[in-house]
Amino acid sequence: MGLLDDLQTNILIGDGAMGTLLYSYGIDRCFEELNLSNREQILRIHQAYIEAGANVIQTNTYGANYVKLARYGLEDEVKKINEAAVQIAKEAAKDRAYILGTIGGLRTLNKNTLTIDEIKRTFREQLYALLHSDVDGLLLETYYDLEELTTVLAIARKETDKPIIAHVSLHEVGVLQDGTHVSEALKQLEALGADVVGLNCRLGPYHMLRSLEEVPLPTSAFLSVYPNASLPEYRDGRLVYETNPGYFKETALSFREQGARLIGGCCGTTPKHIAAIAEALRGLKPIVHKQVKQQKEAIVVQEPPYESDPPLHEIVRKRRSVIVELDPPKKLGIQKFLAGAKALHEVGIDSLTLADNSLATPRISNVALGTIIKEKFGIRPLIHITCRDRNLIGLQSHLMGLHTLGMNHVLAVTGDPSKIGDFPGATSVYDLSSFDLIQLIRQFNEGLSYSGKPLGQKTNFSIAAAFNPNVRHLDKAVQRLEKKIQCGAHYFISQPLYCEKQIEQVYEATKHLSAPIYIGIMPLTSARNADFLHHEVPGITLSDDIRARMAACANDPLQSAREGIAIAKSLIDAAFELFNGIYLITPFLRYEMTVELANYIYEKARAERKLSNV
Ligand SMILES: Cc1cc2nc3c(=O)[nH]c(=O)nc-3n(C[C@H](O)[C@H](O)[C@H](O)COP(=O)(O)OP(=O)(O)OC[C@H]3O[C@@H](n4cnc5c(N)ncnc54)[C@H](O)[C@@H]3O)c2cc1C
Ligand code: MET
Ligand SMILES: [Zn+2]
Repeated sequence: MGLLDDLQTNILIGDGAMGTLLYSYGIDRCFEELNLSNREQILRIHQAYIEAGANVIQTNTYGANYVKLARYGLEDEVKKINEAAVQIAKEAAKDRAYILGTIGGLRTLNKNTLTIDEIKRTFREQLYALLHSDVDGLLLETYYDLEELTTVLAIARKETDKPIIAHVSLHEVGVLQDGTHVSEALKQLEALGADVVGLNCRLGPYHMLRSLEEVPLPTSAFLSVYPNASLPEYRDGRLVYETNPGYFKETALSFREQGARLIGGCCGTTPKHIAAIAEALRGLKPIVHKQVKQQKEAIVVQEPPYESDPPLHEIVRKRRSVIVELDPPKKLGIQKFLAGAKALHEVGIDSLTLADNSLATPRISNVALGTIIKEKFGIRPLIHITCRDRNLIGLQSHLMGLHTLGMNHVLAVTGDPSKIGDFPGATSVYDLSSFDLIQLIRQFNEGLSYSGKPLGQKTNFSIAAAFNPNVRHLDKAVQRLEKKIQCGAHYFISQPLYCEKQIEQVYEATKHLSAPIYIGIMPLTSARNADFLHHEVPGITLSDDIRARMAACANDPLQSAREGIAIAKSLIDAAFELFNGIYLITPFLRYEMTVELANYIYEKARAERKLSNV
């Protein structure tokens, strides 16, 4: 009898964890390589699961693919490792258990870590190695990303008639990380030809049961479930799971009631857990009807709080607008910063933009300073948010905090990497790219968290994104802007430009875009400053004329500042012709320079209005 015939009438018991079991023995290396160097160990684990009652075991090949093996320099061993795994599983099974060739998912939270093409290539290689070794079926497991799983499942289905079991891993009860409901995901897998569809990993039995309650019995497939032993705990630097085989006995019965026909275990489970499941289900047949719990009614999401002021992206479409960056200080003490904020506010700028640890160097929190200047002066703060310092939890909490403080203007950037800053050893998180962060904020504006869970209220963020025109191929940078607009960016703020001609080129290359741009202008402060930007900041090129002008006032700080301002004014003249928005960057907290430049722009704007009224 084959696996699928067996499942027609019986509940089958799967095996439990391989990785966490090896880890609990103190092994902390490439688990799949053990198929070659320590086959006895893997054999013993398979045998222990079969003796515990598993009818279906999986090969030790969860991460035996090009991408994961390459981390150990084993990328050329894909075929050998997979073939050895199947041989070990066969030796253990001796026809007492079906053997599934396991292929694990690769994408976690950040889709950008691997393209679909890379996924297809690495999947195919492992798939052929397993099929070639004649497994009884395939287990595609631990897929957080539905796009990845549907892609690889379609490939596998084309290549083999053998049973395919396809498992998603849930982000939280009932939903995948992109917000898709579990029943919708399993329906898609069934439609693509999976013979068994289900869940594994990440959640323990309790949350998996809550998830399965909302899943109807598949019509042309069977249902499977491989829960983790529990939620993990971080103890003495290691992830550990509760040892609770007795509890698994009870939950196995509940899984059967939810319609599962293949029941095993994932991380933290051991042969004892499998023995408990086998004992609980001995002699029991699968259920054939199920009462499905209604999915919760969609919660009514409150509209965002009313805003009397229009957001910057609307302002800059309609009229001249100046925003100014004033960096939070690197040292404690904010007198000078506050004096600058006040002076700039008095000139009438539309917003003060506050960088997020720019150049990867710690500065006073921009939210703290934003709160103070908003309350003290009524300034509209624009908070830069990088993906470098906060993981997906931190970013979402940060956004909720900003919303709560009524700070609705944000600039979503990747962030300069830690290694260029004062703490080069610090981790650069990058759970999200700038594109993902923009999308996340847009989703917040729809009232949904990253996983699609209702936030109870829509946020009202006006989303700025960064534009770096100082690149060799401006067309590529513009393509990034187009993508950022698709992700939800409302407008752009550019890096500083130092050449009138470049401003024109930028205008020509971006005039088709639907989102307005604030053009960056930063006054030079000295010849040294000019040389540094020209020679050391990638992409920034100063014209010979500008460098010569700064060099001419080399050592005189006052004269240099005057010249820096004069140059900035001519750049402003060029930008003013073509763009409504100017973004002034205050160098080294020297706000008197940006105050003067903001005044200059407003005078030009007044003159322009007068002229148009004549
Ligand atoms: C207005 C503004 C404010 C900023 N504020 C901060 C801040 O507060 N804190 C901070 O740490 N950093 C800040 N930065 C720096 C920013 O994080 C990096 O310069 C960033 O790489 C560019 O913006 P982004 O993150 O949106 O880049 P993305 O467009 O997401 O680009 C990310 C990476 O992709 C690559 N890339 C970009 N364009 C191209 C291209 N045309 N071709 C090929 N590859 C490309 C680059 O390697 C780049 O680093 C700011 C930048 C700007 C323009
Ligand atoms: C990370 S999910 C678990 C994968 C595999 N089934 C193992 O137990 O090692
Ligand atoms: Zn797992």
